[in-house]
Amino acid sequence: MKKTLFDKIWDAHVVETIPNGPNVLYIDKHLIHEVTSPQAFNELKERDIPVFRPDQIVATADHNTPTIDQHLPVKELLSRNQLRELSRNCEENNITLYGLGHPYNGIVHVIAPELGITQPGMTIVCGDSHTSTHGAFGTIAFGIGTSQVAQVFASQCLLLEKPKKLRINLNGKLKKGVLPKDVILYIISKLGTNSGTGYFCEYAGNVFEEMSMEGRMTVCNMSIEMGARGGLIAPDETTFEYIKGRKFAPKETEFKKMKAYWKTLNTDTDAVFDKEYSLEAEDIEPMITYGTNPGMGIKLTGKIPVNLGKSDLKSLEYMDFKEGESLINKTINYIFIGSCTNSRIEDFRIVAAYIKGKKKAENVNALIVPGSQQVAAQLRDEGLVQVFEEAGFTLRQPGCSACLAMNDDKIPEGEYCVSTSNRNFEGRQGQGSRTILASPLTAAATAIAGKITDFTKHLN
Ligand SMILES: CC(C)[C@H](C(=O)O)[C@@H](O)C(=O)O
Ligand code: SF4
Repeated sequence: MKKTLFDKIWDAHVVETIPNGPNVLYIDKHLIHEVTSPQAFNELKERDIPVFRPDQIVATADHNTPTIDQHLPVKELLSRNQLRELSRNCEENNITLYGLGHPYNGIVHVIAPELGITQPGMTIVCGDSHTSTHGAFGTIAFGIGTSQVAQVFASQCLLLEKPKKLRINLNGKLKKGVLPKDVILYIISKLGTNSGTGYFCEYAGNVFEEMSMEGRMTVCNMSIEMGARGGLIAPDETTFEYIKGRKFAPKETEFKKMKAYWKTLNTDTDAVFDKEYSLEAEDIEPMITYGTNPGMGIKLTGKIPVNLGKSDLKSLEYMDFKEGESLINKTINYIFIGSCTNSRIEDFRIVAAYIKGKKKAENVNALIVPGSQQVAAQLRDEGLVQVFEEAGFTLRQPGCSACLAMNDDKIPEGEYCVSTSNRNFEGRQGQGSRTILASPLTAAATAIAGKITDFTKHLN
């Protein structure tokens, strides 16, 4: 039978099949962080079950971490306890932890790829919905709940129903100023936040083939925002080149051997999907959201739709926007460039190229938060720190930061924030805060103008 990329990886990991029931799936890598691991560790302890394969687990501290003075004790009590608990659990169970201040520390979905931990053909899980990011490498990667985290600790396996298969084809040529973030915001705005529910999504077509690994990660990251369990892209030369030479990537002959296998990881011609969509690259423009779910997106120069339903109207009320309104020229006081969606070096290169020689508008607080210590080091090495400082942007230390209000970085009540993160839910960035999702370029242009602006007119 013809197989999809997803089938090939899934089938290679099935340990046991229960007739007419779920599969027992082997998990290659288990990533953990401070928010969703403590209860799972406690459950194991209570039942006196050891962690089965600590070598296949990697831990980092990211959600509760401050982004200033990371060398000092964490001030906030809840966060401090949460981080202490992670350290203790990792120590007791022989799990590698890249804690605060470690040169490999950062957001879980940024560090695993950059360290070469994420590799094609793997199954990767984490108690975190944006685990879908790793699908960019042609892996089956998805978020799990805390009880499943305990299951994986105990057995390195998961009991799972096989999801249905969805493919999104995107072909053509992207317009100038359209970034991978715009691509995924466009897809979600077109297909809706439930279009992927029950499915695992493969992204196919020349647009993804021509995209960098970092761009592919941005796209796969937000698969969950259309309801999909995860998203994945077939590995190719771009993938192999990215992995080669990274800290935990296979070396020399082993790399060659793995590459030969990785090359077989693609969807057979004529393989059948349960659902399929085809979209055109030419239709995509820079995108922004106007509501409180990531599907409420329009092109930057577009107008908020009219005749909206009740829940969308409630959303608009929260955002203090009106039907039919354009967001161009809306004053914005906060910009956040970071999160596991857009905090990698390419994102910051794009921002730096745009703001170089310019100054942020006076009303704007522009926050730049690299996804990892390694990205922070790249910013220094490439002279981008200076560009940000000269433009009046505030550079912080790595972490989830203002993506969600679990640490000190919060957007004040009632304020708009043009954010490169992935969720614009009510209160996501702080109680009463209003999030407008966009690409790093749109965020940078907003910071310079002090308001939402059609920057495409100024691109050369
Ligand atoms: C805290 C964590 C469980 C959560 C997630 O699962 O995604 C967070 O990372 C988020 O982005 O909302
Ligand atoms: S950066 Fe945001 S979306 Fe990503 S893991 Fe952290 S909180 Fe979740």
